[in-house]
This record gives sequence, structure tokens and C-alpha cells, in this order.
Amino acid sequence: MGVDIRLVEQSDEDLTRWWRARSIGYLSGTQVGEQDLAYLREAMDPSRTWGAFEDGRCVATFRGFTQEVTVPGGRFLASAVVSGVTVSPTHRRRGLLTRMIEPYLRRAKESGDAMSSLIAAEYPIYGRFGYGPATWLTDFRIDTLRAARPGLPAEPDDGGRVVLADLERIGREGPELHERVRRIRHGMVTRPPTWWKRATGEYRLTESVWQEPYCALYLAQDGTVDGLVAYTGREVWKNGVPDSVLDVKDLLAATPAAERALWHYLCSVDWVTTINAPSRAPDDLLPLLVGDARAVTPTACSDHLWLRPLDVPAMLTARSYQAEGAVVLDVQDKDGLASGRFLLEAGPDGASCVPTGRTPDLTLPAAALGSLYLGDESAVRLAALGRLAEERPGAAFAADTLLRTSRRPWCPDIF
Ligand SMILES: CC(=O)SCCNC(=O)CCNC(=O)[C@H](O)C(C)(C)COP(=O)(O)OP(=O)(O)OC[C@H]1O[C@@H](n2cnc3c(N)ncnc32)[C@H](O)[C@@H]1OP(=O)(O)O
Repeated sequence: MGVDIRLVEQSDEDLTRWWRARSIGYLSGTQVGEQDLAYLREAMDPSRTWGAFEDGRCVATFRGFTQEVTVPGGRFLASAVVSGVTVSPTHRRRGLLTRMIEPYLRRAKESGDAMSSLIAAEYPIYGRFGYGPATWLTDFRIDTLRAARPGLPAEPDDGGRVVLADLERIGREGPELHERVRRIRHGMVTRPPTWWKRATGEYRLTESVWQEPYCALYLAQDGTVDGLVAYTGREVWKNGVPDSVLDVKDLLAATPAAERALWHYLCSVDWVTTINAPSRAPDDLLPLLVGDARAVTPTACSDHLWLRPLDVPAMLTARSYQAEGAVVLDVQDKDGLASGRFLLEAGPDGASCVPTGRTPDLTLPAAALGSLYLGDESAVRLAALGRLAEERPGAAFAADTLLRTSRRPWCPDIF
């Protein structure tokens, strides 16, 4: 009997088989609890969640849904997410991922999604399907004793204040703050209600150990919630001296004042000598917000959000441009979803992008356009790597002038 790929049903039996297969693929156990099923029912889009079944057993999983990605300029663009992809070790490298992702991308294009987004478990998996890395993350470690030299303000000196908040308040105020923050930072994605329910402990899945975080809010002088931090602590003593560690789970700030105040707050917590701050933007303000920038060490840097173009004109007209210019892009896509030659004419007042018969300036695969789209990657760099071709000398430099952004995109979330 062959492997049957079909939509997952809402029954306990089907969901349990699907979740167990996913847990086997992610090496996160085999137990499926009530909370897992309740979460899955709320989080999944039944019209986009697939399983591969053989002899009544689920051997591969694939979860699609739509999210909004903030593009340069602050608009939200609908994107078809690829998530929860697993193939059982007994069925790997027989084309099951390919059989699930290719029709999904065709359907996403037909239903009007401009692009597809995912977080790649391993770098080599998704390039062949037209995805390119579009945002990066940096993990920082703060040596708080050094960071505090020559002294950080104990309290915000701008009229604002930092207050502790319980998870109930975070669940109430967090989503609205996140909506404000994602408008001003391209690369961020929608946080659905299930994201907040997991962050506040309402859903506790069997795959992860729940530790209730401490939370604080930054209130501006007029009482507006402009910032949020969630962190856990580990009490450590060495030779009678406190040497404790904080692990930052989430830090959102709608203003630079909130950002500064929350980092200063964390650096001033008594007993703490080390703060781990993962999943920050590579150009995070953090190192320059403390007394000694070398107290903040980048400990890891990795690709994060990957994008796959589906509708090039929709993507390129949705975002903003800091400079005026025009470029002809010849996009090559072996799957035919994004291919075409397009004239992009753009400037601070808007952009048009239309099919053209003109000679191209750049010839590039869809994956390279995915990497360039949010302004993080450089066309000059991709040309040097042989990942795009300059058909006119200087065309890559000109494209960078148009496409790159003054701040780097940032997507802190895992979805
Ligand atoms: C967005 C997300 O959900 S990311 C999570 C991805 N999941 C995981 O990493 C969990 C563990 N891994 C797995 O479950 C599987 O190995 C998967 C899902 C990564 C791949 O599934 P498979 O069904 O084996 O992939 P499939 O057979 O369709 O492979 C297609 C091609 O990609 C290649 N490929 C697949 N996985 C990998 C990998 N991890 N590294 C390098 N190449 C890979 C295959 O070799 C094949 O290449 P070919 O066409 O040149 O022969």
C-alpha cells in the first residue's frame, strides 16, 4: 500500500497520530496530551494541515497557515507559512517533503499569497524549493558587572517607569504592544492568540518544560505601555558570592526610551552577573545602551526567516524604498511560480513593478530575491558569490541603493 497524503481531520484520533509523528520528527517525545490537542485544534488551519499516512500510521506532517510579515515601510504582507514539517526516519529521502510542499506552494499562489515564509530547521533543506534567508538573529550574552560601568541609571530618567506585571496583564497588554511594534520593525510576523497563550502558560505542551517567567512593563510618562520584558532566573552562588543568570524570553519596545529602560532594568537586577539575550536583531541597540559595549558578546548568529517569492509585483510594490531608482529583474524559478522579467520603478513616494521586455539589469533565482526582499542581503554580495548575475556593470550596486534598509529586518519569533 502506498503513502496517502491528505488533509488532517479534526478527530482526536487523526490529530493524535499527526502530533505524535511530528514529535518523533522533532525528537520531542511521543506523548500527546489534552493540552497538545486543544492547542493544535486552535492553532491549525484545517484547510492547510497535511499528513502522509501509511497503514493507518502518520509518517509525515506539514502545517500551513497564513501570517502577515511586516515589509519595509510598515505594511503587512500575507505569506503562506510552512511549519511543522517532519518525515519519519523510516520514510526519509523518498520525496515526501517534496510531495507536500510543491502542491502547497502552487495552491498558495493560486489563492493570492504573495510569498511563503518559514524557519528552516537546517540550512540546506529549503533553497531547492525557492526560499532564501531574509533575516538573521544574534544571541547576546551580557556581563552585567561590566555593562553597568560606569553606572546605569537605576530608574528611567525620562519620566517613564518599569513595573512588574503578572501573566494575566501580559496576556492583556502584550498583544496590543506587539501590534504597535510590528508596524515599526520590518521582518516581524503576526503573533496569533495561541502564541500568547503559550507564552503566558495557558497552553503547556508536553514537548517543552514550562517555567513561569518574571515580567515587567515599561510605562511612558502618560502611562502608555511602550515596552515588555519576560525573563527567567537561575540562582547561582560561587564562593559565597551571587553569580546568578537571567534568560530573556521576550523583549519588545515601541520606543527607544522603552528599549533603554528595559535593558537597564535587567542589568540592575541584584545577584545577576550574566544575562542571556537570544534572538535579537543583529543591529540591536543593546551593546550601545550599556556603559561598556564590550560587555555584550554576540554568542551566536544564524539565519532565521526564509522567504520564497510567489508574486513578484505584489511583493515589490508592497514595500517602501528609501531612494529613487529603477531596475529590471529577470527572476528565474524552476517551479515557474515567480518567474518573469519585471521593471521595478521605485522611490520614497511609492513603487510600480510590471512585466517588461527590456534587457535585464540582474538575473537571479527566486531564492535570491527572497533574501534581498526585506533589505538585509546585498545584491553586490550575492553577485560576488555567483548567486545572481549582473547583466550591466554596476547593476548590483544600484539595486542595493534601492532595496537595502537603514535598520536590519528582525523576526524574533519561532512559528
Ligand atoms: C519549516 C519547518 O518545519 S523546518 C523542519 C524540518 N524538519 C526537520 O528538520 C525534522 C527532521 N527531518 C525530517 O523530518 C526530514 O528529513 C525532512 C522533512 C527535512 C526532509 O524530508 P524528506 O521527505 O526526506 O525530503 P525529500 O525526500 O522530499 O527531499 C527532497 C530533496 O531535499 C534533500 N534534503 C531533504 N532533507 C535534507 C536535509 N536535512 N539536508 C540536506 N538535504 C536535504 C533531499 O536529499 C532531496 O534532494 P534531491 O532532490 O537532490 O534528491
